[in-house]
Amino acid sequence: FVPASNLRPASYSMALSAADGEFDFDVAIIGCGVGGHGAALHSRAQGLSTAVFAGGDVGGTCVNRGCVPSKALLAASGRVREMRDTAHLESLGIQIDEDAVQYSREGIANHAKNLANKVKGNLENSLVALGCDVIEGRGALTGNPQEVMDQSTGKIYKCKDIILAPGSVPFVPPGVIADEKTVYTSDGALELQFVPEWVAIIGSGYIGLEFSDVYTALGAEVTFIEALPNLMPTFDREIAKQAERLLIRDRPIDYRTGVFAAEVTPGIPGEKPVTIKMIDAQTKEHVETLEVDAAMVATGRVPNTGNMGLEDRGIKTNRGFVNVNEKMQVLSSHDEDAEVIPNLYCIGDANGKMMLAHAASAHGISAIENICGREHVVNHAAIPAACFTHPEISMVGPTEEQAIEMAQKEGWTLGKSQGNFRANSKALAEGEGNGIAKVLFKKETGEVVAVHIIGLHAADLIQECANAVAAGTTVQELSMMVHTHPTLSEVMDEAFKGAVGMASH
Ligand SMILES: Cc1cc2nc3c(=O)[nH]c(=O)nc-3n(C[C@H](O)[C@H](O)[C@H](O)COP(=O)(O)OP(=O)(O)OC[C@H]3O[C@@H](n4cnc5c(N)ncnc54)[C@H](O)[C@@H]3O)c2cc1C
Ligand SMILES: NC(=O)c1ccc[n+]([C@@H]2O[C@H](COP(=O)([O-])OP(=O)(O)OC[C@H]3O[C@@H](n4cnc5c(N)ncnc54)[C@H](O)[C@@H]3O)[C@@H](O)[C@H]2O)c1
Repeated sequence: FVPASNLRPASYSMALSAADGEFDFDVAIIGCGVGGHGAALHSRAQGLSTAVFAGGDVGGTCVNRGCVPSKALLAASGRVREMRDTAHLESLGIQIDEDAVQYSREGIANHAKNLANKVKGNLENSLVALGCDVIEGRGALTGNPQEVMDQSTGKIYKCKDIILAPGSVPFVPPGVIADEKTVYTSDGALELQFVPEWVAIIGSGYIGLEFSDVYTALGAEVTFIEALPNLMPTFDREIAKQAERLLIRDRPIDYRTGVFAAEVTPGIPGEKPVTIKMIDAQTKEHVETLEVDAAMVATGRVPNTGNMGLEDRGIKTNRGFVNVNEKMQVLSSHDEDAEVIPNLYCIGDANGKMMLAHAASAHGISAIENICGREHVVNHAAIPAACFTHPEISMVGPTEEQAIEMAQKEGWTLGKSQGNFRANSKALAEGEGNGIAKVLFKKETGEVVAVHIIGLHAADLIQECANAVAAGTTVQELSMMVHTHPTLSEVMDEAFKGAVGMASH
């Protein structure tokens, strides 16, 4: 352990640091999800004395109710799907009796719970090992600058810089009663209290799609209810169409689009069904009432910024989102004349820039860089995302539809090239030849604008592309880089070479 004062960067204002006793901490972070944790680790690495107000929830959404347990459910249920796919196994020369593959619901639920607890423990240990002060209570701003109050004790701490990292919570639309038993958000779904025979999933975004993968693998039937005219409305259209073919059509899934779930009433398992009244998204007229065993509400998330003193500091939010500038500094409102609130930053889901775990963590590191006086801006255009279905979907940059608009507005020509899993030896060896990877680039410069992939391990394949976007690597350069044979990365090699008119082997 190195004393904070020995590590502080030269650019950090020593005159006003906690080392002089003027402040209790150099940096206080409110919220200990992945955003707060990332900020805390980087803060300590810079030698800043650091406190994290954890509100009794170290790890936050990602670790306890998000990425980590959901990926555990996807891993276990994916294995069940794979082992029950006798036709696929037979094509590899393996015989298995489908009925021999059984799972224990509790076993899978425990796998998710145990993993979340383990990762949470690791996070806690890393904070302590690095000399962070973890304060159990919830933190709130007071009316005075550079102050945080521990809401459980009322104690006020003077802190040179404050980072808000309170994250988000599930959005439950009006008219929907979520009892977290038969009508549940992802918070309840991750506990896998039962596997319903028929579950309606309201919303076909990331959460809805990942859970449809889990449920159908475990034997449930799914009905999607989506307010917009298409399923997976935020995805690239071509990829969404492929996803419909690979993840929806061949599975026991049906769907309604262009309808709102306007009234959802919980049931009693085995006794009373859940009822879902749907209205047309345009006319608002009642179109259908469904009776199902369970309903999952996956209709987005809202910032968790209530009851933390924002109003006392004169901060106006927009539906709870805190406005920040590129340096993650809090702005007083979303209006044009909004002013920077000094020494106050907001990172992660709560600022609404990008609701992803790695984005939250990147925000945290960036905020600390700026606190240290090294100007830093996160390049959101280079942050990848992935949906961990089987097969996976991944992306970096805008959809093709958005890229076409950008090209028209900014005056460049959009190039497009595609790699295919069906032409890839590794994918074929696995019997997983479905999927495509498309690269969108600027024809004039060869710069990569976006990449969208659906196919085996797409979530891993996107990283090379995200790095290319971040570094401004051109398709000409990428086409000359050597990819390992035989690997899935050659799907990207094919797309990069295709972009410059080269054939891949
Ligand atoms: C089911 C699901 C699956 C997901 N899967 C992925 C995935 O695979 N990949 C991915 O990148 N993202 C995924 N996400 C999104 C990811 O979880 C979030 O983007 C990420 O957790 C945001 O981090 P954060 O630190 O901003 O907020 P959070 O993780 O929400 O953490 C905020 C923390 O602050 C605490 N808090 C709030 N107010 C206070 C206060 N006043 N004082 C003290 N503490 C407070 C909260 O209790 C919480 O612990 C998933 C989300 C869900 C729901
Ligand atoms: N793998 C990942 O990275 C991952 C996984 C899960 C969640 N997340 C993050 O969590 C956030 C929340 O995910 P999500 O899937 O809940 O949100 P989302 O915004 O991706 O999708 C919500 C969907 O619900 C629909 N909808 C909203 N209200 C409706 C209603 N009343 N009736 C019918 N449909 C309705 C919307 O049109 C939209 O398609 C996302 O921003 C995502 O970034 C990421």
